[in-house]
Amino acid sequence: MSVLPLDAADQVATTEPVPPTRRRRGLPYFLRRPGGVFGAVWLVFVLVASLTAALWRPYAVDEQDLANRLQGPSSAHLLGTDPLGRDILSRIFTAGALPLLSSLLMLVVAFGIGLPLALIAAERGRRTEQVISRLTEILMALPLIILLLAVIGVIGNKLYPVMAILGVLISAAVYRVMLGVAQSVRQRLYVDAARVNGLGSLRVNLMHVLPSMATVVAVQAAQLFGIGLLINAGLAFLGFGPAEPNPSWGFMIQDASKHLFDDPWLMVPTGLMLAITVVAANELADAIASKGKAEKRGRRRRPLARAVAAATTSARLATPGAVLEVRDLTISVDDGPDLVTGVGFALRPGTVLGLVGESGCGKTMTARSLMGLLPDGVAISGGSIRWTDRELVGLSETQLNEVRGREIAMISQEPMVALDPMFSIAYQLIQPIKRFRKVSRPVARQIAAELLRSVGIVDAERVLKSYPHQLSGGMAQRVCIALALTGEPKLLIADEPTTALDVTVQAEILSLLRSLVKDTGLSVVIVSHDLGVVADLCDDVAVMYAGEVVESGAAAAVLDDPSHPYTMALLGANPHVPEGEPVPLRLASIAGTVPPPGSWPTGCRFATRCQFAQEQCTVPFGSLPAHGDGSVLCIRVDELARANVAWEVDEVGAETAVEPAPTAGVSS
Ligand SMILES: Nc1ncnc2c1ncn2[C@@H]1O[C@H](COP(=O)(O)OP(=O)(O)OP(=O)(O)O)[C@@H](O)[C@H]1O
Repeated sequence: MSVLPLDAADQVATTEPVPPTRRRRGLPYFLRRPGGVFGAVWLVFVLVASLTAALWRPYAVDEQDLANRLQGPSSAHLLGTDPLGRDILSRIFTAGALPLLSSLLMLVVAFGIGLPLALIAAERGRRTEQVISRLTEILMALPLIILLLAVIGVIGNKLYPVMAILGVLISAAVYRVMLGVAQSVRQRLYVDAARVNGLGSLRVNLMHVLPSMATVVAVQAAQLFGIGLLINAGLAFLGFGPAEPNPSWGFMIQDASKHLFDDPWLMVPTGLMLAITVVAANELADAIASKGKAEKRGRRRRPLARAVAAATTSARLATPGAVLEVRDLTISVDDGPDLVTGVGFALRPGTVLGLVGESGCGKTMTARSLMGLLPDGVAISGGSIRWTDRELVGLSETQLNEVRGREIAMISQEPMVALDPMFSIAYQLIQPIKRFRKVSRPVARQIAAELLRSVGIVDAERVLKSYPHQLSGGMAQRVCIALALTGEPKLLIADEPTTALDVTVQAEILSLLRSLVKDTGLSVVIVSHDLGVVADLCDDVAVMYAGEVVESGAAAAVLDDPSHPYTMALLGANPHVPEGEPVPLRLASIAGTVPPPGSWPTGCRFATRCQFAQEQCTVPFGSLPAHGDGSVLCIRVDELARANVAWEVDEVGAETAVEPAPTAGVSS
């Protein structure tokens, strides 16, 4: 028996509610980084100051003071004067509107063309993508500057139309970047779900694909904006900007370059203005690109501190012989409810533990927490995850990276999402093999082929050359398992690894997992809502309901003789009947749904759906009776066991009020 028989009362008693984390609302995430603040403030300042320059500038841009030519900063001229005695401050800010606005125009044109084309190509498939890609390749092959000069030759020094044409040319590059992102986003399950739900193409793109691309769009836009400023200044430097006396940054720099030796200061104000504005755009891009990282660190500080404290106190409680021990694990939304509370289990080497339960019970959150891979805004707020001799809760990202892949690996339920559509299977396997095993590329390729063979892929060489979209679901899942094995992990976390596959392939993948456990001594934590899978594969099982483990123990014992009413109900509702047993005429049902986090009932969370619930089940438990070798989170467990009750097929649990239960022979 390796599932940690935690004292259920202990679980309940030590699970305190987590106070919600205070989160700064309303402030965009990039404004929480100094670079982002600097970039945004500077760009807004220059834009506003330039657009309003006519209202506040101390001198007209063409007002000459020949007696004070080439002066340094003074109270009369804060940034000095140019060779004609004109005020540099007034000219710089008056000149600012053109590069800023024309660069914005360039961006609007570039993204206005590139982004819709990428969305169309990603949606319509290979043929459309190939046509659009070839056209954009032609555009990218054109010599940019020569083309711009030719355009200027035809239409004259009109920087707005010139920058718009530059936007058309750059749209090809925007398309290339956005296509990769759009293709990857379109493969996500929620996009498919939206399409299955009948959402039209435009709405799928606007509501689901574009929001996921927003960060990349913003980063690209901020970087291209800086490039636009430099091209703009370059054209004006070459004399293709506004005609004198209208100021432009490029012409002012060109003018200053003639006086580098007799008045070096002249270069400073305009040069700095251009440099700072370009740096500001790049800083903004960096801040946008770092979305979530700083936020995640900040948000997790408090919960982690508590978690580490809990981990330290639980260090003495290691289960002998276990490689993984989870105790009192609580996972919470940062400014919201707990998703999982007081979860505990242990895993021996070379065994398989199944986490089962209905959808929304917290199985995935529990499994992902083992690798520190919780979604943004969700964090471990209490408890301990001990892996061999190491406490995983509280480790930094760098420390977790030493464990991820090398010691603990993961496969997901959707293999196609786990593989990067942009790279061949060879590339995706060779990179981690080189990193984990420190071998040369040819050796890594050999290992990759061996790994593919070890997961049952016969034509490994062909698969290595393939891209994910060329593989079937079963093949892709085998590749994902091979990918998980690249770091020779000791623990594999498999989150519903067969859900997306058809029945025959499911059986093959399960058999593969079984032989990996047997042959390599791998330990596996498998998430499943399929009791057939659990019975088939698992040594131990932890049944989860509404964020807690309600029953755990050896799989055979729990599945043959369930003690918690929820486990009984799950088994009663299970359509898979073991060979040789009679097929029931009707399956049991469990009325209602799993209560969502934040709405869990007091006392037993299953009480509102339980056929055996009584008044005592709806108040907080004091202590729970110990039950056999396993752990059962039910105050009536002994009573129900003595009465030998079974979940009634026709019984419908009350969803709201708990009536004194008709208990099929159990004394109330
Ligand atoms: N990013 C998130 N932010 C807030 N709540 C979340 C988030 N992800 C999941 N949840 C909630 O956490 C609860 C547990 O989710 P989890 O995915 O672990 O359930 P599960 O048992 O694995 O279900 P399934 O089999 O459907 O994946 C659910 O109520 C879910 O709505």
